[in-house]
Amino acid sequence: MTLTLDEVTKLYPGRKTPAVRSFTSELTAGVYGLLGPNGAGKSTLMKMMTDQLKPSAGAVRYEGRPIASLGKSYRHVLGYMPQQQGMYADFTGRRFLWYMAALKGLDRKTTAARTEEWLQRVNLEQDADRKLGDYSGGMKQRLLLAQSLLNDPKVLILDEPTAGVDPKERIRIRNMIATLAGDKIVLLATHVVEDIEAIAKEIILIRGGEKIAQAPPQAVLAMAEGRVREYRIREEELQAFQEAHRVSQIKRDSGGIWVRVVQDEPLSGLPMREAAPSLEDVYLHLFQDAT
Ligand SMILES: Nc1ncnc2c1ncn2[C@@H]1O[C@H](COP(=O)(O)OP(=O)(O)OP(=O)(O)O)[C@@H](O)[C@H]1O
Repeated sequence: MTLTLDEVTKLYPGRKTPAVRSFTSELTAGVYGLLGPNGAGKSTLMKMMTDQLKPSAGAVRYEGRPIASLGKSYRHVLGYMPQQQGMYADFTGRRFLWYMAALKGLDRKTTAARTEEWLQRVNLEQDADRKLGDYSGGMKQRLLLAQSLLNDPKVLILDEPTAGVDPKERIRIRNMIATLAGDKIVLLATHVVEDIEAIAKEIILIRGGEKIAQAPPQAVLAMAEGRVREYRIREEELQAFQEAHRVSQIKRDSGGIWVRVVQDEPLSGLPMREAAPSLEDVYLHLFQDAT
């Protein structure tokens, strides 16, 4: 099972620079994290992968065939979880899933079975008859995840699946994704670096529409190796220090403050200790000049 992006470019009408530029990638079963700052091109890329938007050049292929020519048969193997928008406040959770199943063209018997299966797997069976207007953000995200899985897709594209949920829900949703990934190609776009650090087989980094890396989390972490340091400063120095340097973390202990900085060269004149990079450090290192 392979999804291939072959030199995919998207230039929106009236724009001078492409939103996505010569993007090449090969995805097989497992979770991929798509990470990049605002405006990097993540949504544009996902729209092309879900056949909602045609590339200006290049092609997206499933099992070697352009998805544009597969049409309906590609949509049968595709699951998509969009960002939360107006979600029919008067619908119950169960009715929403029935409605989505109808849009996907599932028959009644399959719909009945899959709806109950997924309500249970995302822990919403107790709340299935409540209206979406009464759902919390996390419950809505779990329901959106369930709808993306109704047709048992082979390719699952998730746009910010943990947006706006509390840490407990985030861990819950993240674990669900890791569990169901097994035999699927899962692409997860997010700003939340811990989500993908925990479950991604590979991380794809995108900046200015271009792929800057695709590698397992450990290899991505190595990109900031030797550049992460913590410095001991005094409380009264903190504000000026933050104005002068890109601080990724501030830790206080009985001896004062440790500030964490990602930077090629060490600063002189301050007590210092080397630190192991986190994905957040890599993000800051690569995207610090991006918006
Ligand atoms: N329909 C459109 N017409 C013209 N330009 C667009 C359109 N959609 C997006 N863009 C531009 O393309 C670039 C990439 O946008 P895109 O939404 O794909 O980025 P993103 O990584 O998803 O950002 P975010 O994290 O903010 O959602 C941006 O410069 C954006 O302004």
